[in-house]
Amino acid sequence: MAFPVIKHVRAFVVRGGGADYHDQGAGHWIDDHIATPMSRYPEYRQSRQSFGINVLGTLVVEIEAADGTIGFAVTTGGEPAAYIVEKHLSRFLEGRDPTEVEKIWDQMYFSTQYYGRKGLVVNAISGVDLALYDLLGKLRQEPVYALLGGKVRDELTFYATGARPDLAKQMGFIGGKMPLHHGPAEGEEGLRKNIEELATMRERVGEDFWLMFDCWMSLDLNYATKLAHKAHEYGLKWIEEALSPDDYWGYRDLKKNAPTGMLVTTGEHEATRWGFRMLLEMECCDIIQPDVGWCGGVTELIKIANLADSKGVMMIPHGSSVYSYHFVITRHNSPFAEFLMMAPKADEVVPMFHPQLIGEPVPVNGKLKLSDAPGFGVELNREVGLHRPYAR
Ligand SMILES: C[C@H](O)[C@H](O)[C@@H](O)[C@@H](O)C(=O)O
Ligand SMILES: [Mg+2]
Repeated sequence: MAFPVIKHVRAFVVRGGGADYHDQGAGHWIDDHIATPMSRYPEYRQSRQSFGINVLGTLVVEIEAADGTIGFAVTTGGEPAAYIVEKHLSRFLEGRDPTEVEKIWDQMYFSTQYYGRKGLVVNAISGVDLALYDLLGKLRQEPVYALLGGKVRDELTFYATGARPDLAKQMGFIGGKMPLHHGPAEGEEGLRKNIEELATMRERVGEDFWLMFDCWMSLDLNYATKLAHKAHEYGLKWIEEALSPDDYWGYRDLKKNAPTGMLVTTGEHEATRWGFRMLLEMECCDIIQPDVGWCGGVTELIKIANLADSKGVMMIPHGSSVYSYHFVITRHNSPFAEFLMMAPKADEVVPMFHPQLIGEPVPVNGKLKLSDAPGFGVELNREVGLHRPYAR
């Protein structure tokens, strides 16, 4: 079966929520005194936007085939990622057969290795790779999960990330992941407040509902170990991304010293098979959490997921809407998925990448059955103010 060649690769930027989901208005739970590595500076403690968590904005990648079929994807990256897509990565796609995903990925990665390897460059590569899978699904008239080997279960099951795990329980989610609000710079008082918040939520949700802390890289090993042991009294299921993504040694020790039965998780800011090989071989965590829009895309996540599977480690992607759903439903070592509560008070289910994806599915009663629509099953909302800064 011959496929039409790739004619155009286009990169757009968009502001205001969507794939750069931290780019929200004032008063949103996701920007309310959440502990980060910048919390050591009091002026950057109240708001993550104050230090620039939303500085990039959304990258939209569009790939058009010679027959006019268009695949697209959204991720975090904004203008700098758009520059990399248009000025560097596009040369490995335009004029090429869209089925050559492995060769295209290899050329994108190794041509940028001298300035990439992780972070923004791999976000850009991920966006291109996701758009390519969307295009392939549309050309083959198959959903992406069919390209990945098909479903291993009928529906997805979700935990919710947000400020209100008590409401998440009422909505049917299997657990609630809370942002950690206080880091080491706020001392014992901050630690006490963290535990009080957990105790309050445990009281509201009862004994069996999963509760987790998301620490967003904000802690040191000693604080994380103390937090884990104090939180164990309230049945914390996992402590997430407690340390710097580069501190493999700290994660190794945290996992060794964590209370029996508590899971240590990380990975959303890790990238490529090599980064996750380090996490797995150093036994840094019980669950890896790559973001498919940041770790290298579907082509790389296949390799990462198989590494984890071979070691009996769960791979639960960081919340990335349909882009992770199509992957999770095809993997036995991905038994559930994350749903990020993007309503400002975390009190209702709204599409995670709203308003960018038309037809974006959301969990109902904590569950979701994916449609068999081609590609990732969504269309780009062209009313969101697409800007193409490096048009060629
Ligand atoms: C809630 C966390 O602080 C982050 O905002 C969240 O995006 C990420 O860490 C997650 O795991 O969802
Ligand atoms: Mg996280």
